[in-house]
Amino acid sequence: MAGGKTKKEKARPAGHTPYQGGISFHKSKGQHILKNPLLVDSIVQKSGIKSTDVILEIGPGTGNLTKKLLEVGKRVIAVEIDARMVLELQRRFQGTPHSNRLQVIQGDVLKTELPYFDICVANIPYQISSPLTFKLLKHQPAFRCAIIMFQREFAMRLVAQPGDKLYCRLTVNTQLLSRVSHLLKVGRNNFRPPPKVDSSVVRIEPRKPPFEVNQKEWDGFLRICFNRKNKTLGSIFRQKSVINLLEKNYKTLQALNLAPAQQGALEDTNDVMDFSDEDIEMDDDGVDDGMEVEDGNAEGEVSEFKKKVLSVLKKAGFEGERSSKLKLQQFLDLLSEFNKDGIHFS
Ligand SMILES: C[S@@+](CC[C@H](N)C(=O)[O-])C[C@H]1O[C@@H](n2cnc3c(N)ncnc32)[C@H](O)[C@@H]1O
Repeated sequence: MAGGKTKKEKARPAGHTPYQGGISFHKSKGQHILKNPLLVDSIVQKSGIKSTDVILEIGPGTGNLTKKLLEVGKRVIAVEIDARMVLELQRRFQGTPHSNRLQVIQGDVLKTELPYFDICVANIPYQISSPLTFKLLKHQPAFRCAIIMFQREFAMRLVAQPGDKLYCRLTVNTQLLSRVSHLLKVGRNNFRPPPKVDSSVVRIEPRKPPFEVNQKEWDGFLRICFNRKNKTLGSIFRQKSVINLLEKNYKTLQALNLAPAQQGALEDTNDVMDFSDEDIEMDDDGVDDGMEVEDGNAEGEVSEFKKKVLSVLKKAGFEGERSSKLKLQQFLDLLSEFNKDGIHFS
Protein backbone atom coordinates (compact mmCIF):
# COMPACT_ATOMS: atom_id res chain seq x y z
CA MET A 1 0.00 0.00 0.00
CA ALA A 2 1.32 3.45 -0.83
CA GLY A 3 1.89 5.94 1.94
CA GLY A 4 4.51 7.42 4.22
CA LYS A 5 4.72 7.65 7.98
CA THR A 6 1.61 7.57 10.09
CA LYS A 7 0.70 11.13 10.95
CA LYS A 8 -0.93 12.27 14.14
CA GLU A 9 -4.69 12.56 13.71
CA LYS A 10 -5.83 16.15 13.26
CA ALA A 11 -9.37 17.42 13.35
CA ARG A 12 -10.77 16.90 9.83
CA PRO A 13 -13.80 18.35 8.16
CA ALA A 14 -16.84 16.10 7.74
CA GLY A 15 -16.67 13.93 4.61
CA HIS A 16 -12.90 13.40 4.92
CA THR A 17 -11.62 10.01 6.08
CA PRO A 18 -8.04 9.76 7.38
CA TYR A 19 -5.55 7.67 5.46
CA GLN A 20 -2.33 6.60 7.11
CA GLY A 21 -0.15 7.97 4.32
CA GLY A 22 -1.33 11.42 5.30
CA ILE A 23 -3.92 11.78 2.53
CA SER A 24 -7.51 12.15 3.64
CA PHE A 25 -10.17 10.73 1.35
CA HIS A 26 -12.82 13.08 -0.01
CA LYS A 27 -16.27 11.58 -0.33
CA SER A 28 -17.20 14.37 -2.72
CA LYS A 29 -14.65 12.93 -5.17
CA GLY A 30 -15.88 9.37 -4.64
CA GLN A 31 -12.59 8.39 -3.03
CA HIS A 32 -13.18 4.82 -1.89
CA ILE A 33 -9.91 2.97 -2.31
CA LEU A 34 -9.82 -0.75 -3.09
CA LYS A 35 -8.17 -2.34 -0.07
CA ASN A 36 -8.60 -6.05 -0.88
CA PRO A 37 -5.63 -7.24 -3.03
CA LEU A 38 -7.45 -10.47 -3.96
CA LEU A 39 -10.29 -8.45 -5.42
CA VAL A 40 -7.85 -6.29 -7.39
CA ASP A 41 -6.26 -9.49 -8.78
CA SER A 42 -9.66 -10.87 -9.69
CA ILE A 43 -10.66 -7.68 -11.57
CA VAL A 44 -7.39 -7.68 -13.51
CA GLN A 45 -7.69 -11.38 -14.32
CA LYS A 46 -11.29 -11.02 -15.54
CA SER A 47 -10.32 -8.04 -17.72
CA GLY A 48 -8.46 -10.28 -20.19
CA ILE A 49 -5.67 -7.73 -20.65
CA LYS A 50 -3.05 -8.55 -23.30
CA SER A 51 0.63 -7.66 -22.93
CA THR A 52 0.24 -5.38 -25.97
CA ASP A 53 -2.69 -3.40 -24.51
CA VAL A 54 -2.75 0.31 -23.81
CA ILE A 55 -4.92 0.56 -20.69
CA LEU A 56 -6.99 3.58 -19.67
CA GLU A 57 -7.55 3.84 -15.92
CA ILE A 58 -9.96 6.44 -14.60
CA GLY A 59 -9.37 7.62 -11.04
CA PRO A 60 -6.24 5.66 -10.09
CA GLY A 61 -6.26 7.10 -6.56
CA THR A 62 -3.24 5.81 -4.64
CA GLY A 63 -2.48 3.26 -7.35
CA ASN A 64 -3.52 -0.14 -5.97
CA LEU A 65 -5.18 -1.16 -9.25
CA THR A 66 -2.63 0.79 -11.36
CA LYS A 67 0.21 -1.36 -10.02
CA LYS A 68 -1.43 -4.60 -11.20
CA LEU A 69 -2.39 -3.08 -14.55
CA LEU A 70 1.23 -2.08 -15.15
CA GLU A 71 2.30 -5.66 -14.46
CA VAL A 72 0.11 -7.10 -17.25
CA GLY A 73 -0.34 -4.39 -19.92
CA LYS A 74 1.98 -2.49 -22.24
CA ARG A 75 1.16 0.98 -20.95
CA VAL A 76 -1.25 2.60 -18.48
CA ILE A 77 -2.75 6.04 -19.01
CA ALA A 78 -4.37 7.16 -15.76
CA VAL A 79 -6.66 10.19 -15.47
CA GLU A 80 -6.94 11.55 -11.92
CA ILE A 81 -8.64 14.74 -10.76
CA ASP A 82 -6.97 15.08 -7.35
CA ALA A 83 -3.46 16.62 -7.38
CA ARG A 84 -2.63 14.90 -4.07
CA MET A 85 -3.34 11.48 -5.62
CA VAL A 86 -1.26 12.38 -8.69
CA LEU A 87 1.69 13.18 -6.41
CA GLU A 88 1.17 9.96 -4.50
CA LEU A 89 1.17 7.97 -7.76
CA GLN A 90 4.37 9.63 -8.92
CA ARG A 91 6.00 8.94 -5.56
CA ARG A 92 4.85 5.32 -5.60
CA PHE A 93 6.04 4.41 -9.10
CA GLN A 94 9.14 6.64 -9.46
CA GLY A 95 12.28 4.57 -9.86
CA THR A 96 10.36 1.33 -10.40
CA PRO A 97 10.68 -0.64 -13.66
CA HIS A 98 7.09 0.45 -14.45
CA SER A 99 7.59 4.20 -14.25
CA ASN A 100 8.18 4.85 -17.97
CA ARG A 101 5.03 2.90 -18.88
CA LEU A 102 2.73 5.00 -16.72
CA GLN A 103 1.32 8.30 -17.96
CA VAL A 104 -0.72 10.28 -15.45
CA ILE A 105 -3.07 12.98 -16.72
CA GLN A 106 -4.27 15.34 -14.02
CA GLY A 107 -7.81 16.48 -14.71
CA ASP A 108 -11.52 15.76 -14.74
CA VAL A 109 -12.00 12.74 -17.01
CA LEU A 110 -15.29 14.19 -18.26
CA LYS A 111 -13.46 17.26 -19.56
CA THR A 112 -10.34 15.46 -20.78
CA GLU A 113 -9.83 14.49 -24.39
CA LEU A 114 -9.11 10.80 -24.09
CA PRO A 115 -6.19 9.30 -26.01
CA TYR A 116 -6.26 6.00 -27.90
CA PHE A 117 -6.66 2.96 -25.61
CA ASP A 118 -7.42 -0.74 -26.11
CA ILE A 119 -9.11 -1.40 -22.82
CA CYS A 120 -10.40 0.63 -19.88
CA VAL A 121 -10.21 -0.77 -16.35
CA ALA A 122 -11.46 1.44 -13.56
CA ASN A 123 -12.92 1.77 -10.10
CA ILE A 124 -14.68 5.05 -10.72
CA PRO A 125 -16.34 7.71 -8.56
CA TYR A 126 -20.00 6.68 -8.82
CA GLN A 127 -21.32 10.20 -9.30
CA ILE A 128 -19.94 10.27 -12.86
CA SER A 129 -21.25 6.83 -13.91
CA SER A 130 -23.76 8.03 -16.52
CA PRO A 131 -21.76 10.72 -18.31
CA LEU A 132 -18.63 8.58 -18.21
CA THR A 133 -20.37 5.56 -19.79
CA PHE A 134 -21.72 7.90 -22.45
CA LYS A 135 -18.30 9.48 -23.04
CA LEU A 136 -16.57 6.10 -23.36
CA LEU A 137 -19.18 4.73 -25.75
CA LYS A 138 -18.79 7.81 -27.94
CA HIS A 139 -15.00 7.49 -28.01
CA GLN A 140 -13.40 6.80 -31.41
CA PRO A 141 -11.73 4.60 -32.41
CA ALA A 142 -13.81 2.22 -30.32
CA PHE A 143 -11.88 0.33 -27.65
CA ARG A 144 -12.11 -3.46 -27.16
CA CYS A 145 -13.84 -3.42 -23.79
CA ALA A 146 -14.25 -1.56 -20.51
CA ILE A 147 -14.22 -3.27 -17.12
CA ILE A 148 -15.79 -0.85 -14.68
CA MET A 149 -16.85 -0.92 -11.04
CA PHE A 150 -20.28 0.71 -10.64
CA GLN A 151 -22.75 1.09 -7.83
CA ARG A 152 -24.73 -2.20 -7.83
CA GLU A 153 -28.05 -0.69 -8.85
CA PHE A 154 -26.54 1.24 -11.74
CA ALA A 155 -24.75 -1.93 -12.91
CA MET A 156 -28.01 -3.90 -12.76
CA ARG A 157 -29.72 -1.23 -14.89
CA LEU A 158 -27.00 -1.63 -17.52
CA VAL A 159 -27.40 -5.41 -17.76
CA ALA A 160 -31.19 -5.57 -17.26
CA GLN A 161 -33.35 -7.52 -19.71
CA PRO A 162 -36.91 -6.77 -20.90
CA GLY A 163 -39.30 -7.46 -18.03
CA ASP A 164 -36.72 -6.82 -15.28
CA LYS A 165 -37.69 -4.16 -12.75
CA LEU A 166 -34.59 -2.08 -13.51
CA TYR A 167 -35.01 -2.20 -17.31
CA CYS A 168 -35.06 1.46 -18.35
CA ARG A 169 -34.02 3.99 -20.97
CA LEU A 170 -30.42 3.85 -19.75
CA THR A 171 -30.47 0.07 -20.34
CA VAL A 172 -31.71 0.35 -23.90
CA ASN A 173 -29.41 3.25 -24.75
CA THR A 174 -26.36 1.41 -23.42
CA GLN A 175 -27.29 -1.86 -25.09
CA LEU A 176 -27.82 -0.06 -28.40
CA LEU A 177 -24.14 0.87 -28.34
CA SER A 178 -22.61 -2.08 -26.52
CA ARG A 179 -22.93 -5.57 -25.09
CA VAL A 180 -22.90 -5.46 -21.32
CA SER A 181 -22.33 -8.32 -18.89
CA HIS A 182 -22.08 -8.60 -15.12
CA LEU A 183 -18.71 -9.91 -13.90
CA LEU A 184 -18.45 -9.62 -10.12
CA LYS A 185 -20.47 -8.61 -7.08
CA VAL A 186 -18.38 -6.52 -4.69
CA GLY A 187 -19.37 -5.88 -1.06
CA ARG A 188 -18.85 -2.42 0.44
CA ASN A 189 -16.23 -3.67 2.92
CA ASN A 190 -13.67 -4.13 0.15
CA PHE A 191 -13.24 -0.34 0.08
CA ARG A 192 -11.68 2.15 2.41
CA PRO A 193 -13.67 4.00 3.59
CA PRO A 194 -16.63 1.69 2.81
CA PRO A 195 -19.28 3.37 0.64
CA LYS A 196 -22.97 3.22 1.65
CA VAL A 197 -23.83 0.91 -1.25
CA ASP A 198 -22.63 -2.38 -2.70
CA SER A 199 -20.93 -2.48 -6.07
CA SER A 200 -20.59 -4.64 -9.17
CA VAL A 201 -17.97 -4.96 -11.87
CA VAL A 202 -19.38 -4.87 -15.39
CA ARG A 203 -17.88 -5.59 -18.81
CA ILE A 204 -18.89 -3.23 -21.63
CA GLU A 205 -17.99 -4.11 -25.23
CA PRO A 206 -18.81 -1.52 -27.88
CA ARG A 207 -20.82 -3.00 -30.76
CA LYS A 208 -18.74 -3.24 -33.90
CA PRO A 209 -20.26 -2.16 -36.18
CA PRO A 210 -22.77 -0.09 -34.19
CA PHE A 211 -26.49 -0.08 -35.08
CA GLU A 212 -27.24 2.47 -37.78
CA VAL A 213 -29.64 4.88 -36.15
CA ASN A 214 -30.18 8.63 -36.15
CA GLN A 215 -29.27 9.35 -32.56
CA LYS A 216 -31.45 12.41 -32.07
CA GLU A 217 -34.43 10.50 -33.42
CA TRP A 218 -33.65 7.53 -31.21
CA ASP A 219 -33.25 9.68 -28.13
CA GLY A 220 -36.53 11.54 -28.73
CA PHE A 221 -38.35 8.28 -29.41
CA LEU A 222 -37.07 6.51 -26.28
CA ARG A 223 -37.85 9.47 -24.05
CA ILE A 224 -41.49 9.16 -25.11
CA CYS A 225 -41.60 5.36 -24.84
CA PHE A 226 -40.09 5.37 -21.34
CA ASN A 227 -42.08 8.32 -20.10
CA ARG A 228 -44.17 5.70 -18.31
CA LYS A 229 -42.55 2.39 -19.12
CA ASN A 230 -45.38 0.20 -17.81
CA LYS A 231 -48.13 1.89 -19.78
CA THR A 232 -49.12 0.53 -23.13
CA LEU A 233 -47.60 2.33 -26.09
CA GLY A 234 -51.16 2.85 -27.31
CA SER A 235 -51.89 4.85 -24.19
CA ILE A 236 -48.62 6.82 -24.33
CA PHE A 237 -49.07 7.75 -27.99
CA ARG A 238 -52.67 8.91 -27.39
CA GLN A 239 -51.49 11.64 -25.03
CA LYS A 240 -52.12 15.15 -26.24
CA SER A 241 -48.60 16.31 -25.36
CA VAL A 242 -47.07 13.49 -27.41
CA ILE A 243 -49.35 13.98 -30.42
CA ASN A 244 -48.76 17.75 -30.33
CA LEU A 245 -44.99 17.26 -30.27
CA LEU A 246 -45.00 14.74 -33.12
CA GLU A 247 -47.37 16.87 -35.19
CA LYS A 248 -45.13 19.91 -34.70
CA ASN A 249 -42.10 17.90 -35.89
CA TYR A 250 -44.16 16.57 -38.81
CA LYS A 251 -45.23 20.03 -39.94
CA THR A 252 -41.75 21.52 -39.51
CA LEU A 253 -40.14 18.75 -41.52
CA GLN A 254 -42.79 18.96 -44.20
CA ALA A 255 -42.21 22.70 -44.44
CA LEU A 256 -38.48 22.11 -44.73
CA ASN A 257 -39.11 19.04 -46.86
CA LEU A 258 -36.23 17.38 -45.04
CA ALA A 259 -36.08 14.21 -42.97
CA PRO A 260 -34.04 14.31 -39.71
CA ALA A 261 -31.45 11.89 -41.08
CA GLN A 262 -30.65 14.39 -43.83
CA GLN A 263 -30.91 17.26 -41.40
CA GLY A 264 -28.42 15.58 -39.06
CA ALA A 265 -25.91 15.43 -41.86
CA LEU A 266 -26.08 19.21 -42.18
CA GLU A 267 -25.57 19.83 -38.48
CA ASP A 268 -22.53 19.33 -36.35
CA THR A 269 -24.17 17.09 -33.76
CA ASN A 270 -21.94 15.93 -30.99
CA ASP A 271 -24.68 15.86 -28.41
CA VAL A 272 -25.89 12.37 -29.04
CA MET A 273 -27.50 10.32 -26.32
CA ASP A 274 -27.93 11.70 -22.87
CA PHE A 275 -27.48 9.16 -20.12
CA SER A 276 -27.95 11.58 -17.26
CA ASP A 277 -29.23 10.03 -14.04
CA GLU A 278 -32.12 12.43 -13.64
CA ASP A 279 -33.57 10.93 -16.79
CA ILE A 280 -34.09 7.53 -15.24
CA GLU A 281 -37.84 7.37 -15.45
CA MET A 282 -40.07 7.02 -12.43
CA ASP A 283 -41.23 3.50 -11.77
CA ASP A 284 -44.95 3.18 -12.28
CA ASP A 285 -47.18 0.42 -11.13
CA GLY A 286 -48.09 -0.98 -14.51
CA VAL A 287 -51.70 0.23 -14.34
CA ASP A 288 -53.10 2.58 -16.97
CA ASP A 289 -54.62 5.27 -14.78
CA GLY A 290 -56.01 7.28 -17.69
CA MET A 291 -54.82 10.53 -16.07
CA GLU A 292 -53.08 11.91 -19.15
CA VAL A 293 -55.09 14.18 -21.38
CA GLU A 294 -55.89 12.49 -24.66
CA ASP A 295 -55.78 14.28 -27.95
CA GLY A 296 -59.19 15.15 -29.44
CA ASN A 297 -61.59 18.09 -29.60
CA ALA A 298 -64.67 18.72 -27.45
CA GLU A 299 -66.76 16.41 -29.61
CA GLY A 300 -64.20 13.67 -29.16
CA GLU A 301 -63.09 13.94 -32.78
CA VAL A 302 -59.69 12.47 -33.38
CA SER A 303 -57.29 14.45 -35.53
CA GLU A 304 -56.04 12.98 -38.80
CA PHE A 305 -52.50 13.12 -37.49
CA LYS A 306 -53.38 11.16 -34.36
CA LYS A 307 -55.07 8.52 -36.53
CA LYS A 308 -51.86 8.29 -38.54
CA VAL A 309 -49.72 7.76 -35.42
CA LEU A 310 -52.07 5.16 -33.97
CA SER A 311 -52.38 3.31 -37.24
CA VAL A 312 -48.58 2.88 -37.39
CA LEU A 313 -48.61 1.47 -33.86
CA LYS A 314 -51.47 -0.86 -34.66
CA LYS A 315 -50.13 -2.02 -38.03
CA ALA A 316 -46.76 -2.82 -36.49
CA GLY A 317 -48.47 -4.70 -33.64
CA PHE A 318 -47.22 -2.48 -30.81
CA GLU A 319 -50.42 -0.81 -29.55
CA GLY A 320 -50.81 -3.10 -26.53
CA GLU A 321 -47.07 -3.48 -25.83
CA ARG A 322 -45.22 -1.83 -22.94
CA SER A 323 -41.68 -0.41 -23.06
CA SER A 324 -40.76 -2.34 -19.92
CA LYS A 325 -41.03 -5.57 -21.94
CA LEU A 326 -39.78 -4.57 -25.39
CA LYS A 327 -36.48 -5.85 -26.77
CA LEU A 328 -33.91 -3.51 -28.32
CA GLN A 329 -34.71 -4.80 -31.81
CA GLN A 330 -38.43 -4.08 -31.29
CA PHE A 331 -37.67 -0.46 -30.39
CA LEU A 332 -35.54 -0.18 -33.54
CA ASP A 333 -38.33 -1.72 -35.65
CA LEU A 334 -41.01 0.58 -34.26
CA LEU A 335 -38.91 3.71 -34.79
CA SER A 336 -38.28 2.63 -38.35
CA GLU A 337 -42.04 2.11 -38.92
CA PHE A 338 -42.80 5.61 -37.61
CA ASN A 339 -40.06 7.17 -39.74
CA LYS A 340 -41.33 5.37 -42.87
CA ASP A 341 -44.64 7.14 -42.36
CA GLY A 342 -42.95 10.51 -41.94
CA ILE A 343 -43.39 10.59 -38.14
CA HIS A 344 -40.25 11.91 -36.50
CA PHE A 345 -39.04 12.47 -32.96
CA SER A 346 -36.53 15.27 -33.41
C1 LIG B 1 -13.32 5.03 -6.14
S1 LIG B 1 -11.76 5.87 -6.13
C2 LIG B 1 -10.76 4.65 -6.87
C3 LIG B 1 -9.30 4.71 -6.48
C4 LIG B 1 -8.44 3.57 -6.99
N1 LIG B 1 -8.63 3.34 -8.41
C5 LIG B 1 -8.71 2.28 -6.25
O1 LIG B 1 -9.42 1.45 -6.83
O2 LIG B 1 -8.23 2.11 -5.16
C6 LIG B 1 -12.09 7.07 -7.41
C7 LIG B 1 -10.91 7.93 -7.83
O3 LIG B 1 -11.35 8.80 -8.88
C8 LIG B 1 -10.88 10.12 -8.69
N2 LIG B 1 -11.84 11.03 -9.36
C9 LIG B 1 -13.01 11.53 -8.86
N3 LIG B 1 -13.63 12.28 -9.79
C10 LIG B 1 -12.86 12.23 -10.92
C11 LIG B 1 -12.97 12.79 -12.21
N4 LIG B 1 -14.04 13.54 -12.55
N5 LIG B 1 -11.98 12.58 -13.10
C12 LIG B 1 -10.91 11.80 -12.77
N6 LIG B 1 -10.74 11.24 -11.56
C13 LIG B 1 -11.70 11.43 -10.64
C14 LIG B 1 -10.82 10.26 -7.20
O4 LIG B 1 -9.94 11.30 -6.81
C15 LIG B 1 -10.36 8.87 -6.77
O5 LIG B 1 -8.96 8.79 -6.77
